[in-house]
Amino acid sequence: MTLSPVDVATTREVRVRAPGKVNLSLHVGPVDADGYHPLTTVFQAVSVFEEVTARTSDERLVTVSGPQHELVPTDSSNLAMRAAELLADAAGIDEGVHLHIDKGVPVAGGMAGGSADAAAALLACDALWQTGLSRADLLELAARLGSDVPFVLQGHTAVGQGRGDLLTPVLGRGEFHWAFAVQDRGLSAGVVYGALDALRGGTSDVALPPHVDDDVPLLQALRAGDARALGAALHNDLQPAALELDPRLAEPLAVAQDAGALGVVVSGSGPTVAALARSRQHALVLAAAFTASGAADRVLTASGPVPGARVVAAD
Ligand SMILES: C[C@](O)(CO)[C@H](O)COP(=O)(O)OP(=O)(O)OC[C@H]1O[C@@H](n2ccc(N)nc2=O)[C@H](O)[C@@H]1O
Ligand SMILES: Nc1ncnc2c1ncn2[C@@H]1O[C@H](COP(=O)(O)OP(=O)(O)OP(=O)(O)O)[C@@H](O)[C@H]1O
Repeated sequence: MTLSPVDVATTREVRVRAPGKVNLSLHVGPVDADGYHPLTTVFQAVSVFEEVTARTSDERLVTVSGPQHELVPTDSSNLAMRAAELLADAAGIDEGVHLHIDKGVPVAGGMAGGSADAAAALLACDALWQTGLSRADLLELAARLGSDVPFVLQGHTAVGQGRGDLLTPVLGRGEFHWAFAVQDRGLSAGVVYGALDALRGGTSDVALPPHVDDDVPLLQALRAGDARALGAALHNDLQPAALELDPRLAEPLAVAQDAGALGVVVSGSGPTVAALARSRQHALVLAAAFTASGAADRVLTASGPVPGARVVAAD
């Protein structure tokens, strides 16, 4: 939805929807002096959504609803509020705002839920305050909020380099169907990267991540819309570290394989496990297998790619 300037001038409430993501491949290089790792990753945005509503208000406050809402901070550490404050500073805005987050993406699940809130809040407040900032400005602010935030702003399928924030769109066709095994317990991305460093026993032997053009089977699978080839090409360097921290993740990985998933991988830093299905129907079969085995606290099905953060309503 595109808002005309006239609409925006009188707007008091903007609702934005932003997707979660799965990393189809994630190659991690050696830790740098800032504690970050150079990445080559291919992201796909999937149809599991956060909705953030920004309303004009005298104060700045956050409220949260939806699954696991009690795990989300409502103080100034909330990523959506940090996004609103960063945008206000950048645009010289001195306004209050009430951000309401309706969660659909697992919290601390490796699917970029907090990042989606940050991206959605950036877009919603930008429309509410009519900042006049460019899309490039918003992407730059997004990267300052977190490595995954630029991708969930952009959506679709993209290569991420640098910290994951330097994006190049990937041309592809077709729709892919997923089942996700969600856990009540979360994993912190920083802790999982630290566990990978420990498993590697120091950084001297760790190679830089490969150039994305070397990920030929994955890129060919996306270009052809070939789910079977994509399943065989799924890869995550963080998976052994996530498994070391949470050995019970071996169960959903095995359950998905037994139930005929085309491929199965820990999503980002975990603990969500992503299983690629043959069809929408088969995604429901994989989700049922997760539930029946007791290997997931909750299941989700979704398809991808989907667009990034979008305004869905404005009053
Ligand atoms: C695991 C992924 O989700 C894969 O897309 C991301 O790399 C994590 O993205 P994120 O949660 O947005 O991460 P940030 O908020 O930027 O960083 C959290 C922590 O993860 C680690 N981190 C993150 C990105 C990166 N390229 N190298 C890192 O080592 C750092 O310890 C950092 O302090
Ligand atoms: N709006 C928010 N939604 C969710 N978590 C938030 C939010 N703001 C701050 N947090 C904090 O950030 C932590 C990470 O949550 P998040 O859902 O972003 O993890 P994630 O999906 O694993 O992220 P990623 O995949 O980007 O690593 C949570 O434990 C929570 O304390």
